[in-house]
Amino acid sequence: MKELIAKANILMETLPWIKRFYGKTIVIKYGGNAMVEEHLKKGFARDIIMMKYIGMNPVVVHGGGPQIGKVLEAMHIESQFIQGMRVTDSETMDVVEMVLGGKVNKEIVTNINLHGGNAVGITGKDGGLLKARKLEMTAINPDTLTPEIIDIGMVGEVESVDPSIIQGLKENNFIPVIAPIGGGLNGETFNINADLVAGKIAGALKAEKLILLTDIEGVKDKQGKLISTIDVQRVPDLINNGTISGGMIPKVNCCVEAIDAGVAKTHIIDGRMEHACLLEMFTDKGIGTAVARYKK
Ligand SMILES: Nc1ncnc2c1ncn2[C@@H]1O[C@H](COP(=O)(O)OP(=O)(O)O)[C@@H](O)[C@H]1O
Ligand SMILES: CC(=O)N[C@@H](CCC(=O)OP(=O)(O)O)C(=O)O
Repeated sequence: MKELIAKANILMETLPWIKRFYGKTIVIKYGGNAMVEEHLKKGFARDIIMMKYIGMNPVVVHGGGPQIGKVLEAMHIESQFIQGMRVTDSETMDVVEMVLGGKVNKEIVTNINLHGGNAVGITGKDGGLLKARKLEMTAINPDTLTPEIIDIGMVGEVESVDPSIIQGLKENNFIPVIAPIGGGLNGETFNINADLVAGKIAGALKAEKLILLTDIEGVKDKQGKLISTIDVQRVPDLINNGTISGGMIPKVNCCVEAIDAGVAKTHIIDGRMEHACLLEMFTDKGIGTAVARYKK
């Protein structure tokens, strides 16, 4: 009997959070590095279904960098990254579209549906969700030490988001699972970093939360200690003083952009932890790093 009451108490602890997030949109970016082990993939699918059944509107945006890398390697095509972006020629673009829009997207959809959810997989091309343009990248020329534009192929940036298709899916109780591929004005296909897509979609939906699942506990300080909250105003300093580097830079920047676009709170959490999403949503302290506007 005592055990049953303890269980009921644990369930009741989640009540304030369920009330708070009822009817709200939560955008979850599911990174390629976070989708490795079978039990984690199942746990993720079940967390998403749980959110849906208790009245939230989860929207999944996924990556798949390592999965693209594996296929390119098997095809003996070399991957090159500049400022965290994969240089994407037309052959690479075909592989990216095939892997992200095909295998990775459908695996997530299958897992969610297998565990009792109702997911629909789309890319940013479907329903005109993401209008993209070629990303103009600048880099310092080491000889002249002046900035110049470099061509990294079919890498895109989001020009605009039309969330109609997401609204339509929500009205019919489907869970959208979105691959980060966008269509250009002239029918081009663009490969877009999944963090950037998640940030833009969260902003366009005015989501309550943007959760970025990654392969580390959260943002760490120079001593390697987890920073549990970051005010958006502190972000430029943390980047300029080298605390935040590499793949974490686009992540925190997209959190800042999402907050500026009206998202209430953003989180960078460890996707290698079982039930990471639920722990973030339904516990007092949450896990990982929250990036938000704390000071006025
Ligand atoms: N201050 C920091 N705190 C945590 N991770 C950091 C920090 N600065 C750089 N990183 C790096 O950023 C990585 C996460 O970015 P990335 O590998 O692109 O993730 P994903 O594949 O999930 O998109 C971490 O594994 C870590 O190596
Ligand atoms: C332009 C660019 O780099 N696109 C990424 C898209 C996938 C992605 O972002 O996957 P993760 O979230 O798993 O890193 C790529 O080609 O790898």
